[in-house]
Amino acid sequence: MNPVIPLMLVGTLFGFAVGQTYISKYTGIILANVYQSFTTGDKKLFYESVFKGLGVIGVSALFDSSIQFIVALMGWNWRKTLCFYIQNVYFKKSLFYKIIAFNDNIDNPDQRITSDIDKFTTLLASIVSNCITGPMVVIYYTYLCYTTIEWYAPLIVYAYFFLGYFVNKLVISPMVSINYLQDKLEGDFRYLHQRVRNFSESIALFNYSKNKSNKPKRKTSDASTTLRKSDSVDFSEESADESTVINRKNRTPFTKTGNTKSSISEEKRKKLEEEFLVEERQAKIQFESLLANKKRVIFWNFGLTTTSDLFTYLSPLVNYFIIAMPVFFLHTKSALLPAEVTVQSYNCIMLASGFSQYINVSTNISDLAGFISRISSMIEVCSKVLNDDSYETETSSLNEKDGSNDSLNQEIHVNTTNRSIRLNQGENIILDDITYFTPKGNQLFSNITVCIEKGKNLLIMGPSGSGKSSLIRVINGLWPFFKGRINRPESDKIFFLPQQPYLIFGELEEQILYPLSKKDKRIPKKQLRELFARLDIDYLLDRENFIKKSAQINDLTHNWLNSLSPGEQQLISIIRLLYHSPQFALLDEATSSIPQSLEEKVYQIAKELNITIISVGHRVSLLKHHDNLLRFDKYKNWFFEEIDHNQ
Ligand SMILES: Nc1ncnc2c1ncn2[C@@H]1O[C@H](COP(=O)(O)OP(=O)(O)OP(=O)(O)O)[C@@H](O)[C@H]1O
Repeated sequence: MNPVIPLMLVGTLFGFAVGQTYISKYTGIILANVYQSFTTGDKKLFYESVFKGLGVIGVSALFDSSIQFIVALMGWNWRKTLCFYIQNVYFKKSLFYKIIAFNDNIDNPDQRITSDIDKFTTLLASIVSNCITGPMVVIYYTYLCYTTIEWYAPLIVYAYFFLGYFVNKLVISPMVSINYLQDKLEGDFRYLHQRVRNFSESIALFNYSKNKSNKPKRKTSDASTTLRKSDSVDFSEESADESTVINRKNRTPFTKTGNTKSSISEEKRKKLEEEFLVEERQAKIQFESLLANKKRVIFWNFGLTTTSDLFTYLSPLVNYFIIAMPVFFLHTKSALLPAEVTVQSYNCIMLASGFSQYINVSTNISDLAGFISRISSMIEVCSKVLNDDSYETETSSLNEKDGSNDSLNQEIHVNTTNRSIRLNQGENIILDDITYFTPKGNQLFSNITVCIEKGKNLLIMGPSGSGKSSLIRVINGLWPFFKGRINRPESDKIFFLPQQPYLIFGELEEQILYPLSKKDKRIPKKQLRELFARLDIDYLLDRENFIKKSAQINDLTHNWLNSLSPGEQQLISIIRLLYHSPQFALLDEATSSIPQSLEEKVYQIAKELNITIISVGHRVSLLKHHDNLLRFDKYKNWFFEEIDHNQ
């Protein structure tokens, strides 16, 4: 991080704060002159004061807006630094996956990066600004109060401020944990709705069938089963909104927010369970918890703002008390001139305002503490996971310059004495005595020893949840394994296709280039069409061209891909594999949504391209495309056998 820009910003802010503090003194003097002109009837003094006032107030306003501008820039700059820092770590060594798969301490990492950092840096910048301008005002007006009144004037203002500070502190302490919880609940609530958006079609389809089965039997006329007009209207109403009409009946309005605890009452939960769709119910339960905690935040905030406002509003009375001291209590003066009162009062008010900036800071500290806790725990977990060897299966790549035989099977990284990964030049993948677990520590399989030679496809079959995909994750390096040795080519020689295809934001060409991008490489139009034509989906290129030409929407290339069928999506990711032609490909049920005829074609093309495939699948039709079978059973036994194609 380059510290020059933040330091320059803080320096500029300091300069503006000095300017603003200094010029503010003249506002008091000008006010005093205006009052004097009233009491003496001096018209010239009046005009002179108003004219000077215009200049002073104009410059003051400029200083004020400049300070706000610098504060906004500081927030922007800190956000940039912090966000890039966390992003750099987050995307390193697939940490985003590891945090979600292996760590339960970080809820909603996306919210922490996208929203919490922004709020934190904005708030921090305004607090820093208050901390710079506050002391300046306090020091300067302590001096002015002392010179224009007496030594006791600043002392009384100081005592008043410390009283306010301690009262506020009592209220702030419990607010930190409440604010922290609120941020978490907001993130969970947003995530829930995000899931509804992502799975909107599945949810709608499920609820359509649910409502159909729940739908009350319609009355039919005794005489005939033909529908009367009123029946048909009734029917259309029931089916019009498949997910809500039935549930809207007897719906309880959610206007009450329940108790102030973060969870909702059992009675309400039961009611929700009876009346609403699963997603609607979950969203409402989540929202109820959020509202309950928000109510606590509002109540505590009320206490905090009441005490801080009370101290702010009472400060003029304290000032008048200070000014009255020599006349009514100390009897050192018989009376004060109006201009004298104006200047003294103004100086006391400014001193109090310097302190009230601290009180404002203290009201923001509880919010700030919540953000600090969420962001720092994210950074802490990121660096812990990043530096933890137990998550690590690969730390460096093979030295390609060294082509000696020794380097072919060079031991790259040894995490513990009993497990290691070796990288080779691509001749095979060997699993030697591998024992692996789920991230939650449940053992999957022990002592697997398998050699996947180049050119000999391997099929992994077994019951659902037995650990087939997990083995792919272990080979890939996503999951650590407990014991054994893996000897495999470097990551760029192995390609992975998951069951759920991953399409990026971008054009079809970019889908195929991924994980490369257009900046790295381009695919000639002819080659792209040939690739798509081989798997009979070249019509997608035409569709994309049509959408591009008609330019119906700005981000057309992103949106229309979401509406592709699962089969089309799988075919696009298969084309990606064929285009990249790696030495090995790990296909995790990656052809499950395409017809068998196309599946056959895929394996045939892969053979032509010398891609050795390790497939995970359930279809018996897959057997004919593979040479070996790794079979899992539900008793955690594994069997490695050669597939006899003559049977
Ligand atoms: N991130 C995770 N944390 C904890 N457990 C997990 C995680 N991912 C998978 N598991 C568990 O590990 C076990 C093996 O999962 P895996 O995905 O390997 O099954 P599979 O054999 O590929 O199943 P399927 O045929 O249904 O795809 C399952 O019990 C699963 O619930």
